Amino acid sequence: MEKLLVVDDDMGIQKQLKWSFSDYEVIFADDRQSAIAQLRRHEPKVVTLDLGLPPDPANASEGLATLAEILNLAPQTKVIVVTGNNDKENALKAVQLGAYDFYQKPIDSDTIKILVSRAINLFDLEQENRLLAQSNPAMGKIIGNSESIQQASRRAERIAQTDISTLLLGESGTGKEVFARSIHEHSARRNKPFIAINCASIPENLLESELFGYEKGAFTGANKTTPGKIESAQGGTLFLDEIGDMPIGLQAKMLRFLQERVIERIGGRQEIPVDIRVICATHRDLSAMVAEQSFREDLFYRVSEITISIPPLRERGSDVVLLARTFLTSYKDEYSSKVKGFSESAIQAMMQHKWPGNIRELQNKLKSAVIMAEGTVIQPEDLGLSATGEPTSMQTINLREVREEAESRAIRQAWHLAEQNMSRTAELLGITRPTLYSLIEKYRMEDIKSGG
Ligand SMILES: Nc1ncnc2c1ncn2[C@@H]1O[C@H](COP(=O)(O)OP(=O)(O)OP(=O)(O)O)[C@@H](O)[C@H]1O
Repeated sequence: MEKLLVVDDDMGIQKQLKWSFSDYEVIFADDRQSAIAQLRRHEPKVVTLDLGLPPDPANASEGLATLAEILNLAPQTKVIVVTGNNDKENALKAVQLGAYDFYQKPIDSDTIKILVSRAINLFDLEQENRLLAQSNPAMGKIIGNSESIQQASRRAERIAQTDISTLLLGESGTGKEVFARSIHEHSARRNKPFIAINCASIPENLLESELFGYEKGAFTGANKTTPGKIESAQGGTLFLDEIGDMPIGLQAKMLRFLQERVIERIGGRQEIPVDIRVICATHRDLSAMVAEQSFREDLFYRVSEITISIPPLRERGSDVVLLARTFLTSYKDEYSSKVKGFSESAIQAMMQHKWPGNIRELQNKLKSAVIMAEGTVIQPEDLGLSATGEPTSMQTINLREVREEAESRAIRQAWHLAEQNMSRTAELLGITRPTLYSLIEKYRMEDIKSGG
């Protein structure tokens, strides 16, 4: 049975919650001290906490102090703060402090039950993620639990022990280099070099000498014989990133190297045998490039004996949250930040964002959020995202604001239409005069109150 700790000194509310949560083990506490004692004893996943606690029930200070103590002691606990009506300010303060969510009195059993069960789900998910992050996945540093990434990892694991030429396909920032390194580290070549070269980032005229090296005097400026990246990878793995950007002229030379496993340095006459494994990667559609003759067909078949497609982040389900938490842990130490986690709306926003820059974009957004966040909990705005999650009780408040705005607009419109006649205004709005007056009071429509 799930445990729920209710921190509230109101006997009526205790009773109501005991009744609403009949399928939970409900534990009660009526002040800070007993709340902490019960938290230590029962370690509940979720706590509902009334901010107005004794000795100062009219003020939220004791409640906020209790919240801070709970989160200090058990930061993974989901605390739902219960506030008095219209105490949005303290509710937001509590969320800033790290509360999972807030809820305004009077308590509605159905709503609070939904909130608590969602909090438990989130707690379970986070716990599972923590365990997964701690466990050592088969492909080392490849973090991800989604079926698509697991499938790609399994494929990589199977070919790691072979020397088969592998082509990694995936958008920019999806982790192609991470996969290539992982394959190397799981191969018999792991104690030999892993050399990566990005064909797109090196000017065309330099790429050949980077890859194949050159003899002294081969060209102006070649002052000493220099081995290329291919030779430096001897015995190990050569990772050719963005192979689709390799100039067509150089492709013939690459093909020869891949077929015959020998190279010649620029200006050299000696054939140098090389024993290396080659992994290539690209974000381009190589078969389309073959069709339009900007990539050699024979080279394409040579580098793609096996292809592994690395899925974009948006197709990896809740992996984004797992990755975000992992990066958060390392960045908060790196930048000595006090940030502890993500608000639920930040999690929703991350799940819904399309991540065109994939994991690299996630890393960049998180770095800036860790540095810039004002509270201890990262909000969607800290990540530069908009909150577009499912309705939560925070959004119920927004909905209330929208309703209030619409109501005051309708009152004003009717009042103009009725030429400032109050009885007629009430009639147009389908409400009684006293209701109209109380709404005018509520929305502080001073001009209408004073007759225009
Ligand atoms: N599954 C993963 N788990 C943890 N970190 C990852 C994972 N995939 C990628 N990363 C991290 O994301 C960043 C981008 O990864 P990587 O450079 O491998 O992507 P890429 O696809 O090679 O990008 P590009 O095509 O732009 O070169 C790196 O900092 C890498 O450490």
